[in-house]
Amino acid sequence: MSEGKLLLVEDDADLREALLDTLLLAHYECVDVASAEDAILALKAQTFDLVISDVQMDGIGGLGLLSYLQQNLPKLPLLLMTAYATIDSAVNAIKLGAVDYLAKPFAPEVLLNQVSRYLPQKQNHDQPVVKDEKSLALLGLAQRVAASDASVMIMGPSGSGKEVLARYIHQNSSRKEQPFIAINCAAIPENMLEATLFGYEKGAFTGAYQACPGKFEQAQGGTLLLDEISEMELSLQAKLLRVLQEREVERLGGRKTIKLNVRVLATSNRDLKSMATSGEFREDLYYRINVFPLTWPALHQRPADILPLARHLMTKHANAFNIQPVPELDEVATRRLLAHRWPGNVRELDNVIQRALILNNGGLVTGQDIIIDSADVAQHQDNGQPESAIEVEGLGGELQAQEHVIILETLNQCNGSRKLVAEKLGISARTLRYKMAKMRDAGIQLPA
Ligand SMILES: Nc1ncnc2c1ncn2[C@@H]1O[C@H](COP(=O)(O)OP(=O)(O)OP(=O)(O)O)[C@@H](O)[C@H]1O
Repeated sequence: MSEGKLLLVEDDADLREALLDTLLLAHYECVDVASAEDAILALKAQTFDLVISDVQMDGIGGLGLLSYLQQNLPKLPLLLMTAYATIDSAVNAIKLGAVDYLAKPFAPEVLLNQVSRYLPQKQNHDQPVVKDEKSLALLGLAQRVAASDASVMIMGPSGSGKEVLARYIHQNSSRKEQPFIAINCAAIPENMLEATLFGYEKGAFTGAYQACPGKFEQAQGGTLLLDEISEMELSLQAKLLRVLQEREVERLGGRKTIKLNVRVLATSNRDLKSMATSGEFREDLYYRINVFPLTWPALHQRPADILPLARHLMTKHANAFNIQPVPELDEVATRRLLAHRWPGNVRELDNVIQRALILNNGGLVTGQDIIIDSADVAQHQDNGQPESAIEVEGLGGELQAQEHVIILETLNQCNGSRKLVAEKLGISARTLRYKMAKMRDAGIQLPA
């Protein structure tokens, strides 16, 4: 799920690329431009949740962009990046309306922390849509657990709705007026996770020019979701356990302890219990967070959810694309949705519905609008439909398709052993898992 849409304005191409990688890895949708003038063009064409801009650039520069925003989009937050020597001008810019500044050079975690602080919280999160008896029972249980202050472990395959359930628990708890802060432990590079969680004081490490509160502090009074907790390294797990036991946190490089009043929820799409048994996950931490386990079945195991979810997603995206009236599904389309196994679960269904809306020419959504895998795309083209189907399927383009083929071939050669595949491809097991999850989301069947 995209965490928000950012506009990045930086004239140094190398730095821009590095910043872009950091932001994309953390699940932000990001448009990057090299000047304030290009930023204004982008702002006229698209809507953003936050702008991050260098101060010194040719042309009107970051301060010119600030004055454009003040006049035209006063609610859009602007985060400035500036060389250490020109901090005075950044401080002045804050007086003029910028929300904050980052002193260059800064570490990636500094960027991510600042972004998460100033990105407006999205209000239109999905309420869980459920119809199947299994899901109704799960939701009923979640509602009862929400009323307690217990830690909850939400399990289920990738894309099944774990984050949706976590927000539901928060919304149904006495903490609902307080912040809900989510952190994806798999998306944040290992060396940044600790600072992001616990915060840091000025000077704690190179590039830490300002003190920054961590996610625990940001969630004070509310709920903290540790998404994909299984991806946290053992050494950090030990530190997390201490924070949970003591109910207090110490920022990196700090000496002050900060008392915490935070409810912790966690998600995992891996079997944490067996990871705890095999020593990959700390057993004591497992028991600490697993006070109340909740598990989403895979989507194909709760078939009565498929159509209500499809209609909900259709309405959601039709509204976003300004398509009225919301198209209905015809009988063949309905059958196709019910017959598929949905290895990527609700996220895959979401992608399929978005494609269907793009392909639909008005009126009922037909079986031909339901593009589930690449064979469907070819068929769709043979039928003289618009070429956009290929672009939609292409998503990440040629390069990504090749990467998928290489991963599939290597999985075959290694008889499905993830460990061997990661070694052979020269990537970490964690990166491989991340890539495979993305492939599943795109509807690619992978060996179990
Ligand atoms: N029951 C549901 N009702 C409405 N929308 C849902 C439901 N379940 C999932 N979704 C939608 O499907 C997408 C994936 O859901 P979510 O991010 O909660 O899954 P996840 O299990 O946390 O995924 P991952 O394992 O990749 O972190 C989101 O866009 C979410 O809004």
